[in-house]
Amino acid sequence: MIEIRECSKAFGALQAVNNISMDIGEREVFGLVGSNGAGKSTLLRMVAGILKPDKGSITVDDMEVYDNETAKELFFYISDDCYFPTNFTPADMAAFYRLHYPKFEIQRFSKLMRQFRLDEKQRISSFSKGMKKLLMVLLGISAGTKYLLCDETFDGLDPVVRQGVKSLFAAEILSREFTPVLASHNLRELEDICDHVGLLHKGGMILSKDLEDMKFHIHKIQCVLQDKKLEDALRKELDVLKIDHQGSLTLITARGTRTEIMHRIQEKNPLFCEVLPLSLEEIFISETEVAGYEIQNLFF
Ligand SMILES: Nc1ncnc2c1ncn2[C@@H]1O[C@H](COP(=O)(O)OP(=O)(O)OP(=O)(O)O)[C@@H](O)[C@H]1O
Repeated sequence: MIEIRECSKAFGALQAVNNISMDIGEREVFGLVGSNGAGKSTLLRMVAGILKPDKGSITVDDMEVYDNETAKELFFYISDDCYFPTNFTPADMAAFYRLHYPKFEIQRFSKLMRQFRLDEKQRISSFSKGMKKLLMVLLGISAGTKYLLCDETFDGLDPVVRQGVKSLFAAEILSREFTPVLASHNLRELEDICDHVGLLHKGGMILSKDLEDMKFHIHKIQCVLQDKKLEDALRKELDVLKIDHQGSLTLITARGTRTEIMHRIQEKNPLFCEVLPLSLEEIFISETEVAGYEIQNLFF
């Protein structure tokens, strides 16, 4: 488990990460979302032990990460601007990483490369951006580390590859101790792949939530109520995040289980009432609006 406690990092006068505390649990896909400059890369670099926090602590499996080779062996870090030596092929990269990661599985790597239709012998300089990102993910999986830190690695991958990587992550999580942490400026890029999302804004953590939990506890209902007073009553009875109107339709977004909310609304004898699917984006917007942030323009 990765534990971040009151962690801060400044570059001169610029506070890149400001007093963040959060946990990254085991065997879950953790998404770190935030606009450009929110502090995601800085936080990931501190987690990987590349940067030293100015204040606070970061421990992995109870070990302080910075300056600790044993702790660092638990991570494979994929930077947002990966460097590949001139003329190197994927096979060369695998041979290089094998020297650094004792558990690196060469045969597994070759199999994954074939599975994703990448050529081990082709020069990486002739790969597309997406192919380079995928290559790094396959190297990271083959390295066999407990944690895989990916900085903007999934942005721009095509849907078929994303689906393939998602299945690969799920299989790894089932078969061994494995936790991918994915940073992105786009919530949509992470929506279908993460179990938990932490939202960073201006160096601070706005919220950190389990996605299934969020989807279970927030619902949007559209209904036609017979009287405005009934809407006022519902505002008092439900934990309402938002109410909108479209003609005679009332759209209520509220916290609570589907059964609880529907029960309250049905009691008011609406002319019509149904639950609408709520996207993760809508859930985040509702949550952050309530917290006093207007984030919808930042990364959707
Ligand atoms: N080495 C550095 N020296 C000076 N300032 C830095 C350095 N690294 C990051 N910063 C600053 O810290 C802030 C956070 O940067 P960071 O790269 O962590 O953000 P990010 O959320 O990863 O952004 P992006 O999505 O654009 O990659 C930015 O304002 C950036 O300019």
